[in-house]
Amino acid sequence: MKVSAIELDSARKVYGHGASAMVALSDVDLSIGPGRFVSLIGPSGCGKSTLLRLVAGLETADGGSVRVHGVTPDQACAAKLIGFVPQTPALLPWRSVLGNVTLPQRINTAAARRRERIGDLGERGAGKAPPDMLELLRRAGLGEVVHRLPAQLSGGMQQRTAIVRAFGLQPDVMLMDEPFSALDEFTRETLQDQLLDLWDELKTTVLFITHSVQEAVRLSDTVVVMAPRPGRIVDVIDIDLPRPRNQRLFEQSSFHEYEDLIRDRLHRAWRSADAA
Ligand SMILES: Nc1ncnc2c1ncn2[C@@H]1O[C@H](COP(=O)(O)OP(=O)(O)OP(=O)(O)O)[C@@H](O)[C@H]1O
Repeated sequence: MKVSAIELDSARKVYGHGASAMVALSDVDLSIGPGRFVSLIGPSGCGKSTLLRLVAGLETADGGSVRVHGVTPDQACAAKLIGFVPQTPALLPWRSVLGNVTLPQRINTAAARRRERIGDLGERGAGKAPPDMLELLRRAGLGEVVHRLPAQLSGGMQQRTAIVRAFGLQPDVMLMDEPFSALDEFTRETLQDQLLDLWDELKTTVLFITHSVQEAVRLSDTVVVMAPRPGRIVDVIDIDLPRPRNQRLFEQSSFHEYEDLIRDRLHRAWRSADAA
């Protein structure tokens, strides 16, 4: 049996104690197969970031279990299976674009050994050759700025650099917390194109948080809708649209039908939050 890339079984997270306890996640079950692109969407406070942080090993579940390729998040991090792209790019200000993306690429041998011990990594396998970072930067539209410092880049270019850096490590699981939310619509759509290209080539499993219904439908194989109080999954919707999903997708009625369906489920999630 193939092991899921990400598996949550009755995962529970509570912040605080006693009367002030807040159930951020209540009995969350989620299974994501290797290579899938899955988005989390839902009202503010429904536990999207908490779920991502549990998978990243930045928080520990208070109940249930969380597994990444069959091992704990801590073990997965030690074997460098997990990449993380936050909302705002954390680049080293004194290193060039090229310096920033090549620095973490030197995976140490201990991590490589730990990877090899983790049995089922799908067809991607262990001991992969590192990608050509200059080529990845060029493909992300950064070929002209590889020697610039982060302060000399636009916000979109900085985020692109952070994404190339994260993919350059060839993690098996990429966690992305609203990576495009601070960008204008045009830059956002361009970065979506580039993200889909990288994902398609590197076959990484992606778990992506967004507040944009359009972005979720365009990018995802599956959209997971969450509701708050307590934070939980209320819908799992497979997006059965052909790939590659370029800008022409926006002209298709089936694309807008998915948008309408997810908006409807989100409204229900909001109403259930108001009633709670
Ligand atoms: N460290 C913490 N201590 C206490 N409460 C927390 C902590 N982190 C999150 N929470 C609470 O847990 C709930 C879920 O928060 P979380 O950030 O996961 O939601 P979210 O869906 O990502 O929200 P948003 O869309 O606004 O980013 C919220 O009520 C939040 O206030």
